[in-house]
Amino acid sequence: MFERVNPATGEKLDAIAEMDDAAVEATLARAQSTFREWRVSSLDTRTALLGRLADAFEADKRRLAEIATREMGKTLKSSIAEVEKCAAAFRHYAEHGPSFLEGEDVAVSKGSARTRWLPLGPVLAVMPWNFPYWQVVRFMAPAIMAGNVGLLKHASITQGVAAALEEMVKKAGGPDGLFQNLAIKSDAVEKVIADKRVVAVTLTGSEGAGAKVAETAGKHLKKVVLELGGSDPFIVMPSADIDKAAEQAVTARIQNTGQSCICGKRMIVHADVYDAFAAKFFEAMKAVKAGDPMDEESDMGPLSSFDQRDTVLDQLGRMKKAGATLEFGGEKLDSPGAYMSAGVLTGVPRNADVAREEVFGPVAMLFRVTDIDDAIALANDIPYGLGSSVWTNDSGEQDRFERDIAAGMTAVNQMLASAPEAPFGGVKLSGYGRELGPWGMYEFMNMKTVMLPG
Ligand SMILES: O=CCCC(=O)O
Repeated sequence: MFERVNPATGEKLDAIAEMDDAAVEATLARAQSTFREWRVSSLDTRTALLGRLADAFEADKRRLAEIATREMGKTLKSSIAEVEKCAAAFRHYAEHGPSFLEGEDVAVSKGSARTRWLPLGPVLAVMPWNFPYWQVVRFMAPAIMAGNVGLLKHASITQGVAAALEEMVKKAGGPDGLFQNLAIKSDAVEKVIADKRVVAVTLTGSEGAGAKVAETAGKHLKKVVLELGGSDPFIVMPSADIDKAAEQAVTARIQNTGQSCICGKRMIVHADVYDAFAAKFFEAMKAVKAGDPMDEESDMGPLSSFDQRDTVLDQLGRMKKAGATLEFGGEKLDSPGAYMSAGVLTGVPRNADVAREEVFGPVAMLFRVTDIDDAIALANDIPYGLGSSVWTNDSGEQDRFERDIAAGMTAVNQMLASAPEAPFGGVKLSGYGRELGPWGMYEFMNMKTVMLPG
């Protein structure tokens, strides 16, 4: 059984049954037989289904959002925004999918040639709890458009969302087997990856889970896309709008109770504006209201689980032991839920191992740097390379950051946020491959070369 607990109250939710071997086998068989039909479905059939999915997500957003909020504690308003973003992704692929799938002519010395995009087959998606709809839909929407079929292994704590996703595809008229939830635990994933009917894997999650999945997929020579962790820098230079930077730094850090792979986690501030930034940032972080996620007034809900809160508290303890100062916050709240307050750490020794870890909770590290070289060196001094946000009105500095920050994404004078149209992914231990836009769709397609006589 999947035992689930509402992190806002500590109450047990209904347990959900894990699939047995026979149910997994039936799911894989259905995926294979549906793929035979879906791969030759017309583009109109695919775009019409994506349009209906967008409508269905919009129409049902409140119910869907409540399921997520109950299971993993994010505020209801952010769950609703997440469901709306899913609808936007379905619409993006419905609108642009056909043009993404157009082949290209290729100049060759003899005859002529062109490319043709073809689907690959059933793809397994191993997905996390932090954006339990969005992380799945950004795989699902391009997969449907491509002519692939999807199998979902969702996080243990978001099995209600997993079931709702499968139900929504069926309700929108998707064929049986087009998108199926595999209600299995992590120890059953290896066998699914090894199965000949599964052609590829996409994973969003921790470095450890990514390494395990990549190892198994590698053994069976299957394509993998990995979107792993990050400890994104949020860099503020003297020419920046400091008020705006400080305000956005708070949102960047506390969104989703600090549990986003692209949260701004390390605030790296030039010495000339450090004091001004710190004053505004501290004040706004102290004002962050952690509370009932169903309450419109709450800025953030609890952490996703008591274990997750323990992990963050342990990291804070190790930071302090290494010499950092917890200026305020970062404490358990007096509540039966898994709440903690927003906080800021200063004086984190740059060379401490814990300074290079990803903190998946609402506590920022604040660093002072002397110049742009120092800022870039510190930004890059982590094993991850997912996102980054840089605040400067100097075009030369903007160019340096774009070129020299070792990350998959750099946002200029704004906090980083994903968009259905733009490629999403990282370098270094943040993974490989890209999601979203045409690039995300091509990851799981066969770009066939067609050679023709002159
Ligand atoms: O946890 C990853 C962030 C997902 C997103 O914002 O698209």
